[in-house]
Amino acid sequence: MSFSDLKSGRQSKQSKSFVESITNSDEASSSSALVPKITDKDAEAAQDDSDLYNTVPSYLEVKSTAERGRGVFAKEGIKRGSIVLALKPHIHVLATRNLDSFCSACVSPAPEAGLKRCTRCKVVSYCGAACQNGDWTIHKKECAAIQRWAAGAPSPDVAIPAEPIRCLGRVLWKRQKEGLKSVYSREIDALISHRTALPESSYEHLTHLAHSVIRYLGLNAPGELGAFGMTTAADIVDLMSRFTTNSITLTTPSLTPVGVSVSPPIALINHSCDPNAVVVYPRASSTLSLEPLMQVIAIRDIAPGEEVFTAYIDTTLPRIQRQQALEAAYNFKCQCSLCAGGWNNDPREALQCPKLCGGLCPLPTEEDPLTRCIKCKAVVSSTDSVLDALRVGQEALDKATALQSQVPSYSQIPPKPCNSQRTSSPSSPPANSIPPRTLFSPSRACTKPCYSATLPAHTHPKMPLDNVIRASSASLTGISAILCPGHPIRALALAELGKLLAVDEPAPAPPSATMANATFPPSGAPRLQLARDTLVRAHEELRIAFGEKNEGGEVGREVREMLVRIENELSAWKQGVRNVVADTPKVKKGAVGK
Ligand SMILES: C[S@@+](CC[C@H](N)C(=O)[O-])C[C@H]1O[C@@H](n2cnc3c(N)ncnc32)[C@H](O)[C@@H]1O
Repeated sequence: MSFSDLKSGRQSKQSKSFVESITNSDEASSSSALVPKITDKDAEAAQDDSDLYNTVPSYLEVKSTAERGRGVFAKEGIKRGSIVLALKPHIHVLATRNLDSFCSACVSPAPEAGLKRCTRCKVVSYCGAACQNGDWTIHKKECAAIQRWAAGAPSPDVAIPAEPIRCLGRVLWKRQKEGLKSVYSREIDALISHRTALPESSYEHLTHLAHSVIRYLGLNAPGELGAFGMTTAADIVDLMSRFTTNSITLTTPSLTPVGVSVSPPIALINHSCDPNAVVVYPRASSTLSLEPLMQVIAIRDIAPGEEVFTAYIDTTLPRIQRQQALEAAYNFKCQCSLCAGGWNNDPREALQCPKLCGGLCPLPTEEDPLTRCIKCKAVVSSTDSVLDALRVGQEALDKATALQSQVPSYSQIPPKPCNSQRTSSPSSPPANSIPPRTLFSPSRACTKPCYSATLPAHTHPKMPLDNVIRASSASLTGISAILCPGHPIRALALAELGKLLAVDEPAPAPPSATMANATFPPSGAPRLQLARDTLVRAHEELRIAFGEKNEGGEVGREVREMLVRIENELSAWKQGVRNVVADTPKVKKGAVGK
């Protein structure tokens, strides 16, 4: 289980063990244990926070608003494609499934020679000695904890503590190292927590998770948490709530989620479903030694005085689903320009006019299947098939989302009580979780098949290349109607389509191909030209999405190299045509028929 499971409430299965164990202890006798108390420590920290967030540059300011709490505002105009903030996260960890594929320190993918695994814990791997040495101050504690955890695991498949447990372990060791009054610790303490608003159904699981963290730290009882500036398991639940609200998905430069990260200054940025900025990890050539570097990039021009907004959820979802997700995970009702005030001709919830007049028809529903174009009033006749398609689409999306966040059975670690008198229930829920913000499920669901199709067509097991190109193009059309130019998902969708068009063509389509198949995608030189044009557009948008200064990040650089190759191929082809034309003997006037 991951932080995203906590955010989405997937953790709230039944558990008896820890609630019982806590109820029996002095530290908590009811759910009131989860209600924060203002302690002297909090009051002290609240008095002096003037030295926090000094990594926020001078062209930004942190201000409080009545509706959204603290937020980040531009003091000067910021052009789209500019880096608003670039910070190394306070903490980042890989999801368990990615521990063998990425360096745990810099998050680069495994090199050809493979990663170097820590010889002691055999769980964490690095791309080289520099990363391993740099990580050792924290990993030495983690290493012992992972070994201790594995030694107590009832079977090998539950021997690795999951992402939230490893994440909180790292935070707490770093707190200890930096000091409880350090800026580092106080920035973590100042993260907003929604513990008081947690649904009761989640108390048991969170308490259980807190006890797993205590066990991971090698403590025998919550009372030993003093060294970390905490006094009870409820303090850990509070920390988890802060992380649930403020963690952000750690992704590759092409937006594949690989783990979770937390940066308190970046966590100050509020949400909009129509954001003017995005959080990405572009891996520019100039930032490689600082990786993983979280970057907030402006995807629209931001005026002086304007608030910077990112999106916490998948903004391609319809309004109701977005609002449900935000309320469940972040405890607020979104009033952004897209959410406030009705349907608003939002293409997320519309069909094209059946007469293609350019107008939109609101999506039909089971209750209200009749829909017509708002411009020419043409009625959509095939509402049954539209409803079917919506159902099938939703099912596919649910499956893709489940697969994306699927965690193998090792997350089902049975709780081991801190106090040996307590026993765990065999029906305990997963002991691990914390959810980062996800950015992109539907669009990724659409584009996922295309990634595998970047293989030459003959090696693709199921779909002929041209069908994949058509699917990718259809997905791009939908994405482009919803997301602004320079949005990273849109830029990546363009890059994928361009790459697919550039793959060597399979044998020409048989003459029986339908007209639609015959016209798109084109063949031969026009296809290569289309690949070039698409990649040029992709490159422009990647430079916005992942930053001009980053040259569009790793994907931008890859696309640029591809463009150079295609330009060379195209000019060789044009030269070839010129040569053929030049070599063709001219037919003299009047020679025909003689
Ligand atoms: C990552 S924090 C953002 C910083 C936060 N405003 C603070 O004061 O620390 C996320 C929380 O901010 C608030 N928030 C963010 N965007 C909001 C919005 N558009 N409307 C209302 N509240 C919002 C919610 O309480 C949410 O759980």
